[in-house]
Amino acid sequence: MSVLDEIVAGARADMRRRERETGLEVLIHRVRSMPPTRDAVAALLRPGVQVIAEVKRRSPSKGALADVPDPADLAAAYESGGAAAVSVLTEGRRFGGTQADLRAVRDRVGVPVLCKDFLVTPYQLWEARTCGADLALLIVAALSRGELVDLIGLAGRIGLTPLVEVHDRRELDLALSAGARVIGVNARDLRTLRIDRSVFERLAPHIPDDVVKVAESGVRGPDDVLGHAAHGADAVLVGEHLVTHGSPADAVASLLAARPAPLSVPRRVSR
Ligand SMILES: O=C(O)c1ccccc1NCC(=O)[C@H](O)[C@H](O)COP(=O)(O)O
Repeated sequence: MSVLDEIVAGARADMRRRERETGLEVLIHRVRSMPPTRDAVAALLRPGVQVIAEVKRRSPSKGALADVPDPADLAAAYESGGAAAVSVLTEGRRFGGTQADLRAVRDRVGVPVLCKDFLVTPYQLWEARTCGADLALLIVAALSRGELVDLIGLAGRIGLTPLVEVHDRRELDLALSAGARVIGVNARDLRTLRIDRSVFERLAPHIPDDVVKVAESGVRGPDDVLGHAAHGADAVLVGEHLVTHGSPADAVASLLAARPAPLSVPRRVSR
């Protein structure tokens, strides 16, 4: 079993426990009375490379990263540094996150919020929506093609923007053919946990212009942002570098300060 398989199995078991406590119909009912989601595509397509800043306590590859007593405080610091969106790792077993983290962050910040979890069922997408997510992660390596198509469709119907994560050309082609409009290219191979930042530059030329391109993982400073910008990234998703920096607001600001001057041609991507 790969690391990804183990994490997904744990996420499914945790979901089944929550599902026994709160049925799907309860979640659907809650969503009906919720305000609309924030426009994540517009936020990520602001001129210049944007930063999606992650709330991340620990990880399978690095173990403990940071004590995050108040995820909303951290998210507010990210927002004040200029983050276009905040990612919240809600998986508990390996990342130390909770759905309460996501709710707290969504209540505090004005930017869109990503539910970063191992979402493989419709129930989890409804949950993400009830917790206040605007974006939801779908990892191609964890899904069959049919599941991916269904989850992208459901996400759209309930107002979530799916961030569809790929690591190689086969996964990218699958994501595009399934209708993904926001693609995250993960430098981390989720089976070996190895980081290869060059994956983005290899895959980016195969991503159409009307699809949002996010470079995920392994960004350790301004030079990596510059590198991804040169290959057409609309945004970078950064966790470890920001949570281990003494000043998260300054860390986001310095990534943004490194960006080249933005192109003046506006991009149009449907949500
Ligand atoms: O971070 C890990 O070790 C990891 C292992 C297995 C599955 C997912 C994992 N991370 C989730 C993420 O995608 C990252 O938290 C995110 O892209 C930020 O990465 P980084 O900036 O390298 O912390």
